[in-house]
Amino acid sequence: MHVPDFSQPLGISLEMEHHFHRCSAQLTTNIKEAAGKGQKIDVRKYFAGYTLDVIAATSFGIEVNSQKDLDNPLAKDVSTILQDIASSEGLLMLLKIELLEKPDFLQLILSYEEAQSSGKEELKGKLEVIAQATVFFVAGYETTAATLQSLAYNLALYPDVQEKIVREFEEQLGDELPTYEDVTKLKYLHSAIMETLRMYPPLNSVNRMASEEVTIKGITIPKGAGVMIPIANVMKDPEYFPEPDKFDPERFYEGSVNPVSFLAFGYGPRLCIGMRLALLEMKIAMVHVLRKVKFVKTDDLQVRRQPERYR
Ligand code: HEM
Repeated sequence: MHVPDFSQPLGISLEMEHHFHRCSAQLTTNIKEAAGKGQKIDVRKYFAGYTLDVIAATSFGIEVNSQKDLDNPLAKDVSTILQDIASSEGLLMLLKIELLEKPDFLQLILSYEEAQSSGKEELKGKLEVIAQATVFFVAGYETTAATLQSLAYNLALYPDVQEKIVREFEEQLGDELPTYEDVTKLKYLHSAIMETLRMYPPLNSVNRMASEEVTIKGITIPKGAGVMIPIANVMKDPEYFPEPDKFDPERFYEGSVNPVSFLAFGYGPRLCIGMRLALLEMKIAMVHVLRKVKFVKTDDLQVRRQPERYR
């Protein structure tokens, strides 16, 4: 049985590490400046700008710097981005010209496609690459931004957890910027992120098709039927997670969670391909931000309601 390994080393380059730190430093500056004015801030747009810049740099090899202009339409709304991608010939050209010069995964796929095809086939190949790149973009941008937002929410509600995370930074990192290896030592931060993903998974379900007929607890699923797996419900089931509405990073810290019941990144051969990248991206952001900023609950903070079916 394939069980996800959240600690397996990620093949990460120094350049990638540089992008994480560069984007995290900008994120911290932005949040600090906004909070310094004594105003309440909506952290969402800051995190969205951060994940947009990271995904653009690590997956596409482009420095977007949307965080320097948070009202940039690219950073505002993922649907705006999708519309732009779908309708803009300009972006198509940009992808062709810009990315061919960059040594990233897209360059490799494009080169492969070019070698394989000619004439219309070549164009078809490039369009397929753009489609794949778009999937990466959409899958990696919104999910990670939403999780950072949920984490900030949890930390504001549970100041003791926030303090413990900061203490772990002091003990494990001192004043240094963490390398990838250093980040693996931040076990309590890891647990807080996993617990946040359990409570507020950005995707509520995953889908599969039955490859053969199977009967489970008296229900027969025919071969070829589509099956929706309600991962959010599984992670709220008290059988697997006692007191499921409680934010309790300790349950992951103690390693007592059965990995099969933690499904925020899916499961099996189609497990999220960006899982370890997302975890690293979130951890480096938190090291930068929490060294300078404390998340606190405002008087009018809206308590997040759990969907009815979880009650
Ligand atoms: C907190 C952040 C993220 C969460 C919670 C998340 C969650 C998921 C989930 C639940 C799936 C479906 C898995 C399944 O069907 O078993 C998935 C698939 C996928 N994710 Fe993520 N994801 C995150 C970040 C990312 C990032 C950063 C990237 C890219 C850089 C990414 C790329 C993908 C891709 C390409 C797939 C499709 C994989 C396939 O079908 O084989 N994700 N993700």
